[in-house]
Amino acid sequence: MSLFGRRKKKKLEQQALEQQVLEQQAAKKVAEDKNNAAASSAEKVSQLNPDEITTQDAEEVDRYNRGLEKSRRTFGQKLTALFTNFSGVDDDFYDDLEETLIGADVGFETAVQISDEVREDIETNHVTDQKQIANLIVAKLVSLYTRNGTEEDNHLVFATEGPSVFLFVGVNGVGKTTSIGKLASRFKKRGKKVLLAACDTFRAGAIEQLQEWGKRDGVTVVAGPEKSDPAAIVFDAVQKAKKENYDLVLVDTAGRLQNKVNLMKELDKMRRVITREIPHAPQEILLVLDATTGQNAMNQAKVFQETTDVTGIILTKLDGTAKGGIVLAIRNQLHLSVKYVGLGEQVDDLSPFSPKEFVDGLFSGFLETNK
Ligand SMILES: Nc1nc2c(ncn2[C@@H]2O[C@H](COP(=O)(O)OP(=O)(O)OP(=O)(O)O)[C@@H](O)[C@H]2O)c(=O)[nH]1
Repeated sequence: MSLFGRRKKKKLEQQALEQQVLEQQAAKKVAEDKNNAAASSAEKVSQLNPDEITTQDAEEVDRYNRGLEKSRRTFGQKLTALFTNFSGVDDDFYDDLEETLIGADVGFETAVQISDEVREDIETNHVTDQKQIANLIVAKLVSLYTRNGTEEDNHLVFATEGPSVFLFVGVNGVGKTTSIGKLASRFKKRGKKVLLAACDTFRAGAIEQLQEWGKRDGVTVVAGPEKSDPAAIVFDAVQKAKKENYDLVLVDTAGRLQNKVNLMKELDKMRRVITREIPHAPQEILLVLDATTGQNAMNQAKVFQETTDVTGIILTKLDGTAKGGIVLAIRNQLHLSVKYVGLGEQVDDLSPFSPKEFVDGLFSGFLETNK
């Protein structure tokens, strides 16, 4: 067996183990989700009118398209290159397909899965035509979003009554504070009364950074001294939100990934405080990931999933990377929805994620050349 073959076998065994753990977690989550769904109908938790979030004006669509340009172009080029010297489907072709997908940051696991499925379809249906094969690959990638007949639901969940609380988690530098600032501005513009809670008391300067955003957006920030207990600050924030009829509390947290136990304890304590004050909150625990870090972001996500019940992803800095394939890896390996994408450093550069538009867009150039 070749070195690549042995490496692949080892990775596949490892992957099978990881898959087992993920499936157990997914089954647990399904059971929990069922309980939560039953509880939430009684609790009257609902989604905000989705139109309010997903309606994009022309400017926003334009920004979205520009922000994703790098990913689209590169993905298309890589797939086109795969077919440049196409001489038929053999083992080398499938190895190249896997390498191409891994290079686009789709992730090893997803790349092998796609390649295996493409191989099965080609062999079963005796497909030899290059264009048909190209279309088959794209169809497989697109189908990652519609597996099991479930359309991705990427809407944020809001309480129908009283304040909604969103907790933002993620390691330092991924764009947590910036995303909170951008979302605060977005929801304020839509008439929501927004409160920010500066619970990253760990990193020097984090509180000031959030206060800067507060000033810029014209929204109030609840803060305490550096190194103080984040749970005490979140308590003050939810109390204030209830008393003063805020619609939304956005909570910044510290992301000390290197100390998982402390991180878990801290997030747990904050959650308990929030839920004690507002029984069905937090409605969202949003993990912020930096798209430019590719597979590193996937590893961070796995740790955060083990640490807390993440409800969705905000994927930042998509404008700065050609590694948009990570969106597919997140969906396929983590079973989480990307809810918003960061497309630049300006206040308006954060858009609701539209999976269909994104996935279609990724491959439009490639399909054009393979018509
Ligand atoms: N190009 C681009 N830059 C972004 C985006 N989101 C955030 N940034 C930049 O990324 C840098 C880090 O963002 P922060 O918001 O400070 O990151 P953070 O996760 O809050 O970091 P800590 O406060 O250290 O936890 C800043 O320079 C932001 O302007 C994005 O979508 N696109």
